Amino acid sequence: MKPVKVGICGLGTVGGGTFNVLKRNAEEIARRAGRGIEVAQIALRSQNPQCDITGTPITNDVFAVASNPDIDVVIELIGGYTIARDLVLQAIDNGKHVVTANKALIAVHGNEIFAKAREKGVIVAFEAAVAGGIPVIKAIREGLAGNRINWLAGIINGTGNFILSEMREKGRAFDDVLKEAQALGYAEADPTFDVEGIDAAHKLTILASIAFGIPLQFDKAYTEGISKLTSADVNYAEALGYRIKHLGVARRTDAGIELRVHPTLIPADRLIANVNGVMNAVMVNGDAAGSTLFYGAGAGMEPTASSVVADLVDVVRALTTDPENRVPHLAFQPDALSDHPILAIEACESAYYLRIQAKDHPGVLAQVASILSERGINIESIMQKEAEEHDGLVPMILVTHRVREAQINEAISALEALNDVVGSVVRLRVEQLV
Ligand SMILES: NC(=O)c1ccc[n+]([C@@H]2O[C@H](COP(=O)([O-])OP(=O)(O)OC[C@H]3O[C@@H](n4cnc5c(N)ncnc54)[C@H](O)[C@@H]3O)[C@@H](O)[C@H]2O)c1
Ligand SMILES: N[C@@H](CCO)C(=O)O
Ligand code: NA
Repeated sequence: MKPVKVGICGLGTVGGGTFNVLKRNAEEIARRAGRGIEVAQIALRSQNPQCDITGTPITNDVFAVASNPDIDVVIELIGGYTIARDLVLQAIDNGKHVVTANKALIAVHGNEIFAKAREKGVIVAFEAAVAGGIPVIKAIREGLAGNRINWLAGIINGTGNFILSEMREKGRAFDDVLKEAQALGYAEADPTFDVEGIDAAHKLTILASIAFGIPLQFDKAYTEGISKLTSADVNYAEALGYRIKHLGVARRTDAGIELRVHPTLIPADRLIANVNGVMNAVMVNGDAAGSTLFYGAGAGMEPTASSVVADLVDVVRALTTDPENRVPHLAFQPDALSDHPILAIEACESAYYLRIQAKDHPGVLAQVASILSERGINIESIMQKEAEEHDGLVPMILVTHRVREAQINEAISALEALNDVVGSVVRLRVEQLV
């Protein structure tokens, strides 16, 4: 049978990795897919020194790939929301299947893209968009299709986890580690997407849609980054038996769906608390399977290419299936999505780590305890340190039981109003993940 012809748009980290994996593993890929896969055209702006593309036709116009009549599948690896959106919509319009690693594009424009793909009977595959080399989309969409999924939580940004790990293990400075992550090809074109949690929120939005059968709603995700984390909190968390990870959490409750990305304390003995460096992990809790954990490289040239190529194989295998009978893009049939609302962060529930800086006066602890107990907030553990030499202030660290965010906000305002409490109270969320 004739090979399936694909066009790669963007020959950077992921595009280069995809080209190399397709070439190196061509024979095995063909044995799996049932047909060979031929890169018939590459759109690029500059050569990738890690790829030998001799003999492959090139262009500098991505739209030439989308309109190339010989091409069956367009692989979008340029990134961004604007040209990428136009490119993907045009490829679909021309009846081409699309594979993309672009989570920003899917999280923000996915509803429009999938509607158009459905109209045209083509596939848009996006495994590489979430957690790099981990086949987590496939695991949730297909492997866990028998479950009612209760929640999922994941370390889903490689750059951020690499920064946190290097800071904790080697005491390295934030900016220094970020530069290394950029050099290794892990970071987004705009690295604030990584450190401020936007990239993780894009991925969480996608995971929540396929887990709960809801439309993509990136604008409703709550996002908090890691750039303001202090080593004091990392160390106190450690002393209390926790690790701080930048976690995305999506949980289904009767009132609605929690969708939030923020630094989170996790008990240090959990597997997910020990996921370090560029590695990612996603825990999914289903009513039948219980908790499952998916682990692997979250970014990088070949791990991400692994997912792009797996999607390509899926597309090739599905070419002969009736479009109505394919695995739906968002795991649930498009006309069976639910309108269960996404909750505002104030309505989300969590346990909290609070760090209070108090004057070294007797009775402060009793005042703090009474503010919390008057509001029905129970204390799980408390740690009071000696007065710090430089300012004479006593750091008081406590972990609460689970409460609604609105309740803790109100308690924090009352704590900050105490005469003996200095500055703002540091607040971090705590998840047990069982
Ligand atoms: N790097 C990773 O580890 C990783 C992992 C998962 C997903 N992604 C996603 O994959 C996509 C690509 O990321 P990357 O890390 O490979 O980025 P990159 O910057 O290394 O590569 C993008 C390439 O596209 C080229 N390009 C951009 N606009 C173009 C245009 N109009 N025409 C032709 N070429 C164009 C650039 O010159 C560059 O070489 C992004 O959506 C990113 O979020 C990256
Ligand atoms: N910048 C992303 C790439 C993988 O999606 C990360 O660091 O996780
Ligand atoms: Na993946």
